[in-house]
Amino acid sequence: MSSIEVDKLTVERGGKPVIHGISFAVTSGEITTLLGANGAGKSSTVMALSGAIPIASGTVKLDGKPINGHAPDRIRGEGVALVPEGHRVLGQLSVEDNLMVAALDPSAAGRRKSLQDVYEIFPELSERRSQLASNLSGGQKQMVAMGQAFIAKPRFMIVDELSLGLAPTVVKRLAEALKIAAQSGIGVLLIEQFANLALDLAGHALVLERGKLVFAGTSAELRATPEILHGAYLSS
Ligand SMILES: Nc1ncnc2c1ncn2[C@@H]1O[C@H](COP(=O)(O)OP(=O)(O)OP(=O)(O)O)[C@@H](O)[C@H]1O
Repeated sequence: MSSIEVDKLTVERGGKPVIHGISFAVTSGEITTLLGANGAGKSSTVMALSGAIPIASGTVKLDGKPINGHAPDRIRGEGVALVPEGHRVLGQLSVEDNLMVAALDPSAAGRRKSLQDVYEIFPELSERRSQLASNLSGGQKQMVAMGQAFIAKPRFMIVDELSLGLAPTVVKRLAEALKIAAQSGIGVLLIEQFANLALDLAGHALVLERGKLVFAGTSAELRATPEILHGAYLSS
C-alpha cells in the first residue's frame, strides 16, 4: 500500500503561521476528504503538499521518502498530481494539447495511450479534442484539469474544490471519475465545499479548524459527530 504521510506540517502565509503542525496520511485506493470553513487552511495545506508554497516545518513523505522542498514539477513527476482550484486551463490551446502538455510518459506511444485512457474517462473531451479550451463550459474545463492529472498516471491526486460553481449533473460525472481513480488504486485527497458530496465519496475525512486538525477518522464517524461537522463550516 502506498501513502502520503504528513507529519507536523506548519505553513506560513504572509509571514504568519496558518497551518499549525498537522499530521495525517492519505492512502492509495482511497478518497480522503479535507473539510473546513473558509480560511481554515485547506488550500494552504494542499498547496504545500504539491510544492506550490513552501513548508515552514514538518515533513511530507511519499512512501517513506521526503518530498517536501521539491519543486512542483518534481512532485508531479514523483506521482502526486494537483487539480488546482478554479478549473484553470490553457485557453489558447486545444483540449488535446492541454492534455498532451501534461503527459509525462517519455515515449510518444505511451503518451498517446495515456491520452486514450483520459478520453475513456471523459468521452466529452474526446468529442471536443480540437476545440479551444477557452470555449469550454466550466464543467468541461474541470474535466480538462482532471484529465491533466490523470494523464500523468499519478499515484496520488489532490483535488482542490471539485464542484465549485459547477452544475449538479457535471459534478456527478466528476465524482464518478474520482471513484474510478480510487478503484484503480490512486489515492485521492479531496477538498469539497459540499460536505454531503465529500462524505459520500470519501471513506476518510479530516477537519481543519483555524489551521489545526480537529478530526481525523472515517466519514461514517464524522457523520455521527455533527457538532464537529457543523463546526467545520461555521468556525473560520
Ligand atoms: N496569499 C496569502 N497571503 C496571506 N495570507 C493568506 C494568503 N492566502 C491565504 N491566506 C490566509 O491563510 C489562511 C488559510 O487560508 P486558505 O486559503 O488556505 O484556507 P481555505 O480553507 O482553503 O479557505 P477557502 O475555502 O476560503 O479557500 C487564511 O487565514 C487566509 O486569510
